[in-house]
Amino acid sequence: MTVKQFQVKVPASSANIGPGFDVLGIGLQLYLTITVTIDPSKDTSSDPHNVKLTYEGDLEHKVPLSSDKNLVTSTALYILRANGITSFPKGTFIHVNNPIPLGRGLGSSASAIVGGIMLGNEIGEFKFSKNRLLDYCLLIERHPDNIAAAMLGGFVGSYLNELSPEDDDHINVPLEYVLPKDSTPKDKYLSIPPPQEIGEYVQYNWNHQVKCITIIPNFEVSTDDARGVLPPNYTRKDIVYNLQRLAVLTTALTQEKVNHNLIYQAMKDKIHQPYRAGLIPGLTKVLSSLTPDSHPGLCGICLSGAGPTILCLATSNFDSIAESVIDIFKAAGVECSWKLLDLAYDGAVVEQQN
Ligand SMILES: Nc1ncnc2c1ncn2[C@@H]1O[C@H](COP(=O)(O)OP(=O)(O)O)[C@@H](O)[C@H]1O
Ligand SMILES: N[C@@H](CCOP(=O)(O)O)C(=O)O
Repeated sequence: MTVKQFQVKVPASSANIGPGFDVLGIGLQLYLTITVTIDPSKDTSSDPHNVKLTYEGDLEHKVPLSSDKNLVTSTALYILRANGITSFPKGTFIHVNNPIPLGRGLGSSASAIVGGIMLGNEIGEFKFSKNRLLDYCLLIERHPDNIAAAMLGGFVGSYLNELSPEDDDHINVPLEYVLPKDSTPKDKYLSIPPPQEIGEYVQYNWNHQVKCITIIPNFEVSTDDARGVLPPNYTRKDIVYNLQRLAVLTTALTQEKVNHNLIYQAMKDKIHQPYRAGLIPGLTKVLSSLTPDSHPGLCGICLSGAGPTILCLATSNFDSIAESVIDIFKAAGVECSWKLLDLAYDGAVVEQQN
């Protein structure tokens, strides 16, 4: 019997980049890897869907290893089921290595979902395009910014299409209709493919001198909670403030000569960061204290995704910028680690190993 082996690699991501709430994202060179071995001669029947799953990474004790509860495998089961396959093949061994910290605003859930969808696509041999796979991902994580950056890589802008009322109902079904909590799916949406072309995506250029300093506080903020503190409506003044900056930022980050002050101003936001400050001690001070004048080399500073990680874009002085943010958090009682990361320009990939 043939043993099949492959690996799925998905980058972390930082969403929003200041004013681009639910719109902008960048892939980061920090990779979730899912290593798969299918050996039909081995017994994996103790799992409801034939998977022996192991996990190493941040908060290992919190990550479930049953295939219908784990985010990577339950996502893979969704795309398999939607295409007529109800289980992994007998003898499926999956090892997940995840250096992306959970619940910190570096897109761990998006990477797990993109990885799960790529995994199911490979297991089922569906050969769907990345655009079609994005439709599946968006039934699970419904803001496209991290998902698009993790799948496509680079610096990505996205929007959701206006769908027919029927498709709109489909993409808004409760999440348990897509990822059932037990192994006996009942709802009609559990076993049908998502609508076509839920979103549109564009990859911008990026000036390669601009690097990403990520300062990672040692506590979690769930994205759901951080979305829950946002208001339902905004003033025209605040919306225009963000739109003006968004329009400038997407080009400013591509220009050959880096204009630190322009990027700095264009990364300010009034739509999400001010409301999330209550969840992240020290955030307001961090965002207002560092400037390109006080910290030469700094291009801009913002919350990474829903936080609590801070993203500083910079061309030099990475250590001193990171240390200044760490000191402000420390004064607010928060310990941090930090990483200097480059953009992941290539997005998610499947690598065959035999
Ligand atoms: N590789 C993974 N395997 C299993 N579950 C994961 C994985 N990555 C993320 N998750 C789940 O997603 C949650 C974090 O998602 P979220 O609150 O959106 O934060 P973020 O995406 O910013 O890290 C984790 O607490 C965990 O439940
Ligand atoms: N646009 C979303 C992005 C969430 O990113 P995550 O990395 O925190 O999951 C938001 O700001 O809510």
